[in-house]
Amino acid sequence: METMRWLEEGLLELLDQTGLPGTVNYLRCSDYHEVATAIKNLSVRGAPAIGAAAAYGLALAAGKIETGSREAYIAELREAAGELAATRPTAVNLCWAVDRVMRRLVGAQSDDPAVLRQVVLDEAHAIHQEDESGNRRMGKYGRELIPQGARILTHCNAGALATAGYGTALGVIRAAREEGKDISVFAGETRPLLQGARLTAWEMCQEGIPVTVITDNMAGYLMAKGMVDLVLVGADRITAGGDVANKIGTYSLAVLAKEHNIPFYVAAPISTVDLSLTSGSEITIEERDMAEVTHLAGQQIAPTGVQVWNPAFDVTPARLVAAIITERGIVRPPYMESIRKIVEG
Ligand SMILES: CSC[C@@H](O)[C@@H](O)C(=O)COP(=O)(O)O
Repeated sequence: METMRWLEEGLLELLDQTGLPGTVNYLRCSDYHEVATAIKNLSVRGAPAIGAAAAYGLALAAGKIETGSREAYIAELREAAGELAATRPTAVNLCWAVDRVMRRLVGAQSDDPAVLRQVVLDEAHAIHQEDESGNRRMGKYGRELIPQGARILTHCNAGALATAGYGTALGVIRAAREEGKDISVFAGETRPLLQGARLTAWEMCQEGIPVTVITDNMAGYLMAKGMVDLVLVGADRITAGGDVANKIGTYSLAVLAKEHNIPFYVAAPISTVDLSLTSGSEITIEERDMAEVTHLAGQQIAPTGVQVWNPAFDVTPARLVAAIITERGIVRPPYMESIRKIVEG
C-alpha cells in the first residue's frame, strides 16, 4: 500500500487509495509549494509520511535551481527547506527529514547542479525506503507484545497511509496477524477529522483484520466492559523523557487504560524521538482551523460564531506508557535512560 511515488519525470504523486468522500485520492505535485500545501491541508498526513513527502518536496525544489555555485544552490534550497519545515509544528519527523537532506547536501563536494540535485533525490529515496523497512522491523519487535486473541484499541491512523507503507502501530498489528495471531481492532473514530474511522478502518478492512469503529467517547465504557486487552498508538514526537505527543484524544485513552490496568503501547520510528526536549510541555502543539470542529462532512454542526478550540495533538506523560516500540527494539521505563541508549545506539 503506497502513500507516495516519485515519478521518473520529476513529479511527486501523493496517493490515498481509500476512495472515500472527503479525502484527496490523488495529487500530483510539480513544485515544492504544492507539497507544502498538501502537508498543511492533510492531503498527505501522519508523521513519517510528511517527513518523506517534505524530502521529496526538496527534490522538486532542487530540480528547479540553476545556479552555478554550490553555496548559492544550498542557500536557495534552504528557502524551500524553511517553508516545508514550517508546514506543521508537532511531528518532528518533518524537521528531521528536511535537516537530514540539507546535511547530506552540505556534505556533497560538487558545484554541478545536476550532481547536487541527485544527492537530494537520493536522500529523499533513502528516507522513503528506510521508513518502510523500519516499519517492518518495528512490526517484528512489536508483535511480541501482542498476545494471541488480543483485542486492540487504536487511535487516529498510524498505518500504511501515515507512513511510507506498512505503518507503525498498524504495522505491529499487521505483523502480529502475519504470524497467525487471531487479533481484532477497535478503531476510535478520531474527531475532528475522523482518521480512525476513515483510514484505520479502511486499512484493516483491506487486510481482512476484524475492525470495529467506535466514537471517541465510547472508549471508557469499552474498557470497563473488559473488551480491550491493550491500547496501541503511533506518535508524532517523543521526548527524551518518554512523553508522547500524538493525535488529540490519545492522552484520554492512556488515562483510561491506567484506570483499567490495560497496557498502553506506542509504536514509532527513532526519527520521532526528539532528544532536544526532556518534557512533553516543551512540545509545540498545532492548533488547526475551527471549521474542522464546527463542521462535519461539509455540514455545519455548531452555532455560527461559537468559540472553538482545536488542538490537533495532546501529550501523554511517560508514566502512562508501558513500552515504546521502535525499529531498533522495544524500550521500557525508565525512559530517560532507555530512549537515549537506543537512539544513540
Ligand atoms: C503515524 S503518525 C501518528 C498518528 O498516530 C497520528 O497522530 C497521525 O496520524 C498524525 O495526525 P495527522 O494530523 O493526521 O497528521
